[in-house]
Amino acid sequence: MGKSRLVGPVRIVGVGLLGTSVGLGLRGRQIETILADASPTNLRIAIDYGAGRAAAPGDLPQLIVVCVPPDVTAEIVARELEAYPGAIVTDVASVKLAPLAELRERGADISRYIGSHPLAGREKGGPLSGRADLFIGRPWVVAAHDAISYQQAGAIDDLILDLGAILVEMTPEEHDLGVALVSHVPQVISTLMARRLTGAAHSSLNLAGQGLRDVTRVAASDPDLWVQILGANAKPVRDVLLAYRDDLDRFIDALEDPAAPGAQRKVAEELAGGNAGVARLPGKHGQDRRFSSMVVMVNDQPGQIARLLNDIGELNVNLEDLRLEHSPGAQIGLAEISVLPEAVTRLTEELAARGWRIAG
Ligand SMILES: NC(=O)c1ccc[n+]([C@@H]2O[C@H](COP(=O)([O-])OP(=O)(O)OC[C@H]3O[C@@H](n4cnc5c(N)ncnc54)[C@H](O)[C@@H]3O)[C@@H](O)[C@H]2O)c1
Ligand SMILES: O=C(O)C(=O)C[C@]1(C(=O)O)C=C[C@@H](O)C=C1
Repeated sequence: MGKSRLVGPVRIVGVGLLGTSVGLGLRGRQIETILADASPTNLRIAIDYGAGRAAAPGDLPQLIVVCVPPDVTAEIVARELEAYPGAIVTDVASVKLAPLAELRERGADISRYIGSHPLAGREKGGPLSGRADLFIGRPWVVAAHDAISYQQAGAIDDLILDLGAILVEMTPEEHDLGVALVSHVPQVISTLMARRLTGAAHSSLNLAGQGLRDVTRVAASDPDLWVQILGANAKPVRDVLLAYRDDLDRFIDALEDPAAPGAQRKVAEELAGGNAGVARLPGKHGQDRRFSSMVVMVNDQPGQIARLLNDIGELNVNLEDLRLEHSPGAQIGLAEISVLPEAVTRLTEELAARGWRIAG
Protein backbone atom coordinates (compact mmCIF):
# COMPACT_ATOMS: atom_id res chain seq x y z
CA MET A 1 0.00 0.00 0.00
CA GLY A 2 1.65 3.28 -1.13
CA LYS A 3 1.38 6.41 0.99
CA SER A 4 -1.68 8.54 0.26
CA ARG A 5 -1.64 12.26 -0.45
CA LEU A 6 -4.93 13.03 1.27
CA VAL A 7 -5.01 13.29 5.03
CA GLY A 8 -8.77 12.87 5.41
CA PRO A 9 -11.34 12.38 6.57
CA VAL A 10 -13.19 12.66 3.28
CA ARG A 11 -16.97 13.09 3.44
CA ILE A 12 -18.87 11.61 0.50
CA VAL A 13 -22.44 12.77 -0.10
CA GLY A 14 -24.42 10.46 -2.41
CA VAL A 15 -23.19 6.89 -2.28
CA GLY A 16 -24.46 5.44 -5.54
CA LEU A 17 -22.04 4.22 -8.23
CA LEU A 18 -19.70 7.21 -8.04
CA GLY A 19 -19.77 7.88 -4.30
CA THR A 20 -19.32 4.23 -3.35
CA SER A 21 -16.46 3.89 -5.86
CA VAL A 22 -14.72 6.96 -4.36
CA GLY A 23 -15.25 5.51 -0.87
CA LEU A 24 -13.93 2.06 -1.77
CA GLY A 25 -10.91 3.54 -3.55
CA LEU A 26 -10.00 5.78 -0.60
CA ARG A 27 -10.60 3.04 2.00
CA GLY A 28 -8.18 0.91 -0.01
CA ARG A 29 -5.58 3.56 0.81
CA GLN A 30 -6.53 3.64 4.49
CA ILE A 31 -8.13 7.10 4.23
CA GLU A 32 -11.05 7.66 6.61
CA THR A 33 -14.32 8.19 4.72
CA ILE A 34 -17.65 9.46 6.03
CA LEU A 35 -20.75 8.59 4.01
CA ALA A 36 -24.12 10.34 3.63
CA ASP A 37 -27.08 9.75 1.33
CA ALA A 38 -30.74 10.77 1.12
CA SER A 39 -31.55 7.07 0.76
CA PRO A 40 -31.01 5.18 4.04
CA THR A 41 -30.90 1.92 2.07
CA ASN A 42 -28.11 3.09 -0.23
CA LEU A 43 -26.21 4.41 2.79
CA ARG A 44 -26.51 1.06 4.60
CA ILE A 45 -25.39 -0.88 1.51
CA ALA A 46 -22.37 1.40 0.94
CA ILE A 47 -21.32 1.04 4.59
CA ASP A 48 -21.77 -2.74 4.50
CA TYR A 49 -19.80 -2.81 1.25
CA GLY A 50 -16.84 -1.17 3.05
CA ALA A 51 -16.95 2.31 1.48
CA GLY A 52 -16.85 4.14 4.83
CA ARG A 53 -18.72 4.93 8.04
CA ALA A 54 -21.86 6.95 8.81
CA ALA A 55 -21.56 10.64 9.68
CA ALA A 56 -21.22 11.57 13.36
CA PRO A 57 -21.52 14.88 15.25
CA GLY A 58 -18.20 16.71 15.33
CA ASP A 59 -16.91 15.31 12.01
CA LEU A 60 -14.30 17.64 10.52
CA PRO A 61 -13.76 16.53 6.92
CA GLN A 62 -10.73 17.82 5.01
CA LEU A 63 -12.56 17.32 1.72
CA ILE A 64 -16.19 16.76 0.71
CA VAL A 65 -17.05 14.95 -2.53
CA VAL A 66 -20.64 15.45 -3.67
CA CYS A 67 -21.79 12.53 -5.85
CA VAL A 68 -25.52 13.18 -6.25
CA PRO A 69 -27.56 13.59 -9.47
CA PRO A 70 -26.80 16.78 -11.45
CA ASP A 71 -30.12 18.53 -10.68
CA VAL A 72 -29.46 18.57 -6.92
CA THR A 73 -25.67 18.98 -7.09
CA ALA A 74 -25.57 22.77 -6.52
CA GLU A 75 -28.08 22.57 -3.67
CA ILE A 76 -26.06 19.89 -1.86
CA VAL A 77 -22.69 21.60 -2.54
CA ALA A 78 -24.11 24.86 -1.07
CA ARG A 79 -25.41 22.99 1.98
CA GLU A 80 -22.07 21.25 2.56
CA LEU A 81 -20.06 24.49 2.15
CA GLU A 82 -22.21 26.04 4.87
CA ALA A 83 -22.20 23.03 7.20
CA TYR A 84 -18.41 22.46 7.02
CA PRO A 85 -16.64 25.85 6.85
CA GLY A 86 -13.20 24.24 7.13
CA ALA A 87 -13.61 21.87 4.18
CA ILE A 88 -12.81 22.07 0.48
CA VAL A 89 -15.77 20.82 -1.59
CA THR A 90 -15.94 19.26 -5.04
CA ASP A 91 -18.65 17.42 -6.98
CA VAL A 92 -18.45 14.82 -9.74
CA ALA A 93 -21.47 15.81 -11.85
CA SER A 94 -21.19 15.16 -15.59
CA VAL A 95 -21.81 18.84 -16.42
CA LYS A 96 -19.79 21.68 -14.96
CA LEU A 97 -21.25 25.04 -16.02
CA ALA A 98 -24.78 24.59 -14.64
CA PRO A 99 -23.83 23.71 -11.03
CA LEU A 100 -21.31 26.59 -10.88
CA ALA A 101 -23.88 29.07 -12.23
CA GLU A 102 -26.47 27.90 -9.69
CA LEU A 103 -23.95 28.16 -6.83
CA ARG A 104 -23.19 31.74 -7.87
CA GLU A 105 -26.93 32.53 -7.94
CA ARG A 106 -27.34 31.02 -4.50
CA GLY A 107 -24.50 33.20 -3.19
CA ALA A 108 -22.56 30.14 -1.97
CA ASP A 109 -18.97 30.54 -0.74
CA ILE A 110 -17.33 29.17 -3.89
CA SER A 111 -13.86 30.20 -2.65
CA ARG A 112 -13.76 26.64 -1.20
CA TYR A 113 -15.33 24.87 -4.19
CA ILE A 114 -14.12 23.58 -7.55
CA GLY A 115 -16.28 21.24 -9.57
CA SER A 116 -14.71 18.12 -11.06
CA HIS A 117 -15.71 15.20 -13.28
CA PRO A 118 -14.17 11.74 -13.60
CA LEU A 119 -14.57 10.34 -17.12
CA ALA A 120 -15.24 6.95 -15.64
CA GLY A 121 -18.47 5.21 -14.98
CA ARG A 122 -20.74 2.35 -15.82
CA GLU A 123 -24.16 2.01 -17.35
CA LYS A 124 -25.53 0.76 -14.02
CA GLY A 125 -25.85 3.03 -10.97
CA GLY A 126 -26.30 2.35 -7.26
CA PRO A 127 -23.84 1.39 -4.50
CA LEU A 128 -23.65 -2.26 -5.56
CA SER A 129 -22.12 -1.16 -8.87
CA GLY A 130 -19.30 0.67 -7.06
CA ARG A 131 -15.72 -0.39 -7.82
CA ALA A 132 -12.52 0.63 -6.02
CA ASP A 133 -10.59 0.65 -9.31
CA LEU A 134 -13.20 2.60 -11.33
CA PHE A 135 -10.97 5.66 -11.75
CA ILE A 136 -7.61 4.04 -12.42
CA GLY A 137 -6.02 5.52 -15.52
CA ARG A 138 -9.10 7.62 -16.36
CA PRO A 139 -9.13 11.36 -17.03
CA TRP A 140 -10.62 13.39 -14.16
CA VAL A 141 -11.36 17.02 -15.04
CA VAL A 142 -10.94 19.81 -12.49
CA ALA A 143 -13.01 22.75 -13.79
CA ALA A 144 -11.45 25.94 -12.47
CA HIS A 145 -13.12 29.29 -11.83
CA ASP A 146 -11.72 32.61 -10.70
CA ALA A 147 -12.93 32.56 -7.07
CA ILE A 148 -10.38 29.89 -6.08
CA SER A 149 -6.91 28.93 -7.27
CA TYR A 150 -5.79 25.39 -8.03
CA GLN A 151 -3.27 25.71 -5.15
CA GLN A 152 -6.07 26.34 -2.66
CA ALA A 153 -7.87 23.27 -3.91
CA GLY A 154 -4.87 20.93 -3.58
CA ALA A 155 -7.02 18.38 -1.74
CA ILE A 156 -9.04 17.82 -4.94
CA ASP A 157 -5.85 17.06 -6.88
CA ASP A 158 -4.81 14.71 -4.05
CA LEU A 159 -8.15 12.89 -4.27
CA ILE A 160 -7.75 12.37 -8.01
CA LEU A 161 -4.17 11.15 -7.75
CA ASP A 162 -4.92 8.90 -4.74
CA LEU A 163 -7.67 7.22 -6.79
CA GLY A 164 -5.22 6.57 -9.63
CA ALA A 165 -6.90 8.94 -12.10
CA ILE A 166 -5.27 11.43 -14.46
CA LEU A 167 -5.82 15.06 -13.54
CA VAL A 168 -6.94 17.33 -16.38
CA GLU A 169 -7.41 21.07 -15.81
CA MET A 170 -9.91 22.99 -17.95
CA THR A 171 -12.59 25.65 -17.66
CA PRO A 172 -16.22 24.59 -17.14
CA GLU A 173 -16.98 25.85 -20.68
CA GLU A 174 -14.20 23.77 -22.24
CA HIS A 175 -15.34 20.78 -20.21
CA ASP A 176 -18.99 20.97 -21.28
CA LEU A 177 -18.05 21.39 -24.95
CA GLY A 178 -15.60 18.48 -24.76
CA VAL A 179 -17.95 16.03 -23.06
CA ALA A 180 -20.77 16.91 -25.46
CA LEU A 181 -18.60 15.36 -28.20
CA VAL A 182 -16.97 12.45 -26.36
CA SER A 183 -19.64 11.41 -23.86
CA HIS A 184 -23.07 13.00 -24.23
CA VAL A 185 -23.61 12.62 -27.98
CA PRO A 186 -22.20 9.05 -27.92
CA GLN A 187 -24.86 8.29 -25.28
CA VAL A 188 -27.57 9.72 -27.58
CA ILE A 189 -26.33 7.79 -30.62
CA SER A 190 -26.01 4.57 -28.63
CA THR A 191 -29.55 5.08 -27.32
CA LEU A 192 -30.93 5.67 -30.82
CA MET A 193 -29.15 2.63 -32.20
CA ALA A 194 -30.49 0.43 -29.41
CA ARG A 195 -33.96 1.90 -29.81
CA ARG A 196 -33.97 0.63 -33.43
CA LEU A 197 -33.81 -2.87 -31.93
CA THR A 198 -37.06 -2.67 -30.00
CA GLY A 199 -39.15 -3.73 -32.99
CA ALA A 200 -36.60 -6.08 -34.55
CA ALA A 201 -37.27 -9.76 -35.20
CA HIS A 202 -35.64 -12.27 -32.81
CA SER A 203 -34.01 -13.93 -35.81
CA SER A 204 -32.16 -10.67 -36.51
CA LEU A 205 -31.29 -10.00 -32.87
CA ASN A 206 -29.76 -13.49 -32.56
CA LEU A 207 -27.14 -12.44 -35.11
CA ALA A 208 -25.88 -9.59 -32.92
CA GLY A 209 -22.14 -9.75 -32.48
CA GLN A 210 -19.66 -7.73 -30.51
CA GLY A 211 -19.86 -4.71 -32.82
CA LEU A 212 -23.44 -3.93 -31.86
CA ARG A 213 -22.76 -4.72 -28.20
CA ASP A 214 -19.78 -2.31 -28.19
CA VAL A 215 -21.80 0.59 -29.57
CA THR A 216 -24.95 0.00 -27.50
CA ARG A 217 -23.51 -0.78 -24.04
CA VAL A 218 -24.33 2.65 -22.63
CA ALA A 219 -27.87 2.52 -24.02
CA ALA A 220 -28.63 0.58 -20.81
CA SER A 221 -27.83 3.71 -18.74
CA ASP A 222 -30.26 5.29 -16.27
CA PRO A 223 -32.75 7.56 -18.16
CA ASP A 224 -33.34 9.72 -15.04
CA LEU A 225 -29.63 10.60 -14.88
CA TRP A 226 -29.26 11.21 -18.61
CA VAL A 227 -32.35 13.43 -18.89
CA GLN A 228 -30.58 15.70 -16.40
CA ILE A 229 -27.16 15.55 -18.08
CA LEU A 230 -28.49 16.23 -21.58
CA GLY A 231 -30.81 18.98 -20.34
CA ALA A 232 -27.94 20.72 -18.55
CA ASN A 233 -25.68 20.59 -21.61
CA ALA A 234 -28.35 20.95 -24.29
CA LYS A 235 -26.74 23.58 -26.54
CA PRO A 236 -23.34 21.88 -27.06
CA VAL A 237 -25.05 18.48 -27.46
CA ARG A 238 -27.51 19.89 -29.97
CA ASP A 239 -24.68 21.50 -31.98
CA VAL A 240 -22.84 18.18 -32.30
CA LEU A 241 -26.09 16.39 -33.18
CA LEU A 242 -26.86 18.94 -35.92
CA ALA A 243 -23.44 18.28 -37.48
CA TYR A 244 -24.11 14.57 -37.08
CA ARG A 245 -27.42 14.96 -38.93
CA ASP A 246 -25.42 16.43 -41.86
CA ASP A 247 -23.04 13.46 -41.66
CA LEU A 248 -25.98 11.05 -41.81
CA ASP A 249 -27.53 12.88 -44.78
CA ARG A 250 -24.19 12.71 -46.63
CA PHE A 251 -23.89 8.98 -45.96
CA ILE A 252 -27.50 8.34 -47.01
CA ASP A 253 -26.92 10.30 -50.24
CA ALA A 254 -23.74 8.34 -50.96
CA LEU A 255 -25.70 5.08 -50.73
CA GLU A 256 -28.58 6.23 -52.92
CA ASP A 257 -27.08 4.79 -56.09
CA PRO A 258 -23.97 2.71 -55.33
CA ALA A 259 -23.40 2.22 -59.07
CA ALA A 260 -23.28 5.97 -59.82
CA PRO A 261 -19.86 7.37 -60.72
CA GLY A 262 -18.01 8.43 -57.54
CA ALA A 263 -20.55 6.82 -55.17
CA GLN A 264 -18.16 4.13 -53.88
CA ARG A 265 -15.46 6.73 -53.34
CA LYS A 266 -17.84 8.81 -51.20
CA VAL A 267 -18.65 5.79 -49.01
CA ALA A 268 -14.95 4.92 -48.78
CA GLU A 269 -14.17 8.49 -47.70
CA GLU A 270 -16.79 8.33 -44.94
CA LEU A 271 -15.36 5.03 -43.69
CA ALA A 272 -11.80 6.36 -43.85
CA GLY A 273 -12.97 9.39 -41.85
CA GLY A 274 -14.12 7.01 -39.14
CA ASN A 275 -10.75 5.23 -39.18
CA ALA A 276 -9.00 8.58 -38.79
CA GLY A 277 -11.26 9.60 -35.91
CA VAL A 278 -10.92 6.39 -33.91
CA ALA A 279 -7.14 6.41 -34.41
CA ARG A 280 -7.04 9.73 -32.57
CA LEU A 281 -8.44 8.21 -29.35
CA PRO A 282 -5.71 7.79 -26.74
CA GLY A 283 -5.83 4.00 -26.31
CA LYS A 284 -8.84 1.74 -26.76
CA HIS A 285 -10.02 2.11 -23.14
CA GLY A 286 -8.84 5.68 -22.55
CA GLN A 287 -5.52 7.07 -21.42
CA ASP A 288 -2.81 5.04 -19.77
CA ARG A 289 -4.78 1.98 -18.84
CA ARG A 290 -2.70 -0.09 -16.48
CA PHE A 291 -3.56 -3.43 -18.02
CA SER A 292 -3.04 -5.19 -21.32
CA SER A 293 -5.54 -7.64 -22.67
CA MET A 294 -5.31 -10.82 -24.71
CA VAL A 295 -8.01 -13.01 -26.19
CA VAL A 296 -8.05 -16.78 -25.61
CA MET A 297 -10.32 -19.07 -27.62
CA VAL A 298 -12.29 -21.42 -25.39
CA ASN A 299 -14.11 -24.53 -26.58
CA ASP A 300 -17.81 -24.42 -25.78
CA GLN A 301 -17.67 -27.30 -23.29
CA PRO A 302 -18.33 -27.46 -19.55
CA GLY A 303 -15.35 -26.62 -17.34
CA GLN A 304 -13.23 -24.85 -19.99
CA ILE A 305 -13.31 -21.40 -18.39
CA ALA A 306 -12.49 -22.94 -15.00
CA ARG A 307 -9.53 -24.78 -16.61
CA LEU A 308 -8.28 -21.53 -18.21
CA LEU A 309 -8.50 -19.60 -14.93
CA ASN A 310 -6.77 -22.45 -13.13
CA ASP A 311 -3.92 -22.45 -15.69
CA ILE A 312 -3.51 -18.68 -15.31
CA GLY A 313 -3.35 -19.16 -11.53
CA GLU A 314 -0.78 -21.97 -11.85
CA LEU A 315 1.35 -19.67 -14.01
CA ASN A 316 1.22 -17.22 -11.10
CA VAL A 317 -0.29 -14.40 -13.15
CA ASN A 318 -2.82 -12.12 -11.50
CA LEU A 319 -6.01 -11.79 -13.55
CA GLU A 320 -7.12 -8.14 -13.49
CA ASP A 321 -10.28 -8.52 -15.56
CA LEU A 322 -12.18 -11.11 -17.57
CA ARG A 323 -14.74 -10.58 -20.34
CA LEU A 324 -16.51 -13.38 -22.15
CA GLU A 325 -17.91 -13.13 -25.63
CA HIS A 326 -20.14 -15.80 -27.03
CA SER A 327 -22.42 -15.66 -30.01
CA PRO A 328 -25.51 -17.90 -30.01
CA GLY A 329 -24.81 -21.12 -31.87
CA ALA A 330 -21.01 -20.67 -32.00
CA GLN A 331 -18.89 -23.56 -30.76
CA ILE A 332 -16.16 -21.26 -29.52
CA GLY A 333 -16.16 -18.61 -26.83
CA LEU A 334 -13.66 -15.77 -26.58
CA ALA A 335 -12.22 -14.91 -23.18
CA GLU A 336 -10.66 -11.47 -23.11
CA ILE A 337 -8.33 -11.43 -20.13
CA SER A 338 -6.58 -8.38 -18.75
CA VAL A 339 -3.25 -8.66 -16.97
CA LEU A 340 -0.32 -6.40 -16.17
CA PRO A 341 1.51 -5.52 -19.42
CA GLU A 342 4.75 -7.20 -18.27
CA ALA A 343 2.90 -10.53 -17.89
CA VAL A 344 1.46 -10.69 -21.43
CA THR A 345 4.38 -12.24 -23.35
CA ARG A 346 5.08 -14.98 -20.80
CA LEU A 347 1.38 -15.75 -20.35
CA THR A 348 0.83 -15.96 -24.12
CA GLU A 349 3.74 -18.38 -24.53
CA GLU A 350 2.89 -20.53 -21.55
CA LEU A 351 -0.84 -20.76 -22.30
CA ALA A 352 -0.02 -21.68 -25.92
CA ALA A 353 2.34 -24.38 -24.58
CA ARG A 354 -0.60 -25.75 -22.57
CA GLY A 355 -2.69 -26.01 -25.76
CA TRP A 356 -4.71 -22.79 -25.56
CA ARG A 357 -5.35 -20.92 -28.80
CA ILE A 358 -4.56 -17.22 -28.46
CA ALA A 359 -6.68 -15.06 -30.78
CA GLY A 360 -4.94 -11.76 -30.20
N1 LIG B 1 -22.84 7.05 -13.83
C1 LIG B 1 -21.70 7.45 -14.38
O1 LIG B 1 -21.14 6.74 -15.20
C2 LIG B 1 -21.11 8.77 -13.96
C3 LIG B 1 -19.77 9.03 -14.31
C4 LIG B 1 -19.20 10.24 -13.91
C5 LIG B 1 -19.95 11.16 -13.18
N2 LIG B 1 -21.24 10.87 -12.87
C6 LIG B 1 -21.99 11.84 -12.07
O2 LIG B 1 -21.97 11.38 -10.73
C7 LIG B 1 -23.18 11.74 -10.05
C8 LIG B 1 -23.77 10.50 -9.41
O3 LIG B 1 -24.04 9.55 -10.42
P1 LIG B 1 -24.16 7.99 -10.06
O4 LIG B 1 -24.05 7.26 -11.35
O5 LIG B 1 -23.30 7.64 -8.92
O6 LIG B 1 -25.70 7.96 -9.60
P2 LIG B 1 -26.41 6.92 -8.62
O7 LIG B 1 -27.85 6.99 -8.93
O8 LIG B 1 -25.73 5.60 -8.65
O9 LIG B 1 -26.16 7.58 -7.18
C9 LIG B 1 -26.69 8.81 -6.77
C10 LIG B 1 -26.86 8.76 -5.26
O10 LIG B 1 -27.22 10.06 -4.79
C11 LIG B 1 -28.23 9.92 -3.81
N3 LIG B 1 -28.98 11.16 -3.73
C12 LIG B 1 -29.90 11.64 -4.61
N4 LIG B 1 -30.35 12.84 -4.20
C13 LIG B 1 -29.69 13.12 -3.05
C14 LIG B 1 -29.73 14.21 -2.14
N5 LIG B 1 -30.52 15.26 -2.37
N6 LIG B 1 -28.94 14.16 -1.05
C15 LIG B 1 -28.13 13.11 -0.81
N7 LIG B 1 -28.07 12.03 -1.62
C16 LIG B 1 -28.84 12.05 -2.73
C17 LIG B 1 -29.06 8.73 -4.29
O11 LIG B 1 -29.81 8.17 -3.22
C18 LIG B 1 -27.96 7.80 -4.80
O12 LIG B 1 -27.47 6.94 -3.79
C19 LIG B 1 -24.06 12.41 -11.10
O13 LIG B 1 -24.00 13.80 -10.92
C20 LIG B 1 -23.45 12.01 -12.43
O14 LIG B 1 -23.63 13.01 -13.41
C21 LIG B 1 -21.83 9.70 -13.21
O1 LIG C 1 -18.61 3.96 -19.57
C1 LIG C 1 -19.69 4.23 -19.05
O2 LIG C 1 -20.54 3.39 -18.84
C2 LIG C 1 -19.98 5.62 -18.67
O3 LIG C 1 -21.04 5.87 -18.20
C3 LIG C 1 -18.93 6.58 -18.80
C4 LIG C 1 -19.14 8.06 -19.01
C5 LIG C 1 -18.55 8.38 -20.40
O4 LIG C 1 -19.29 8.77 -21.27
O5 LIG C 1 -17.34 8.21 -20.54
C6 LIG C 1 -20.53 8.51 -18.93
C7 LIG C 1 -20.90 9.63 -18.29
C8 LIG C 1 -20.09 10.21 -17.23
O6 LIG C 1 -20.26 11.56 -17.02
C9 LIG C 1 -18.69 9.83 -17.33
C10 LIG C 1 -18.33 8.73 -17.97
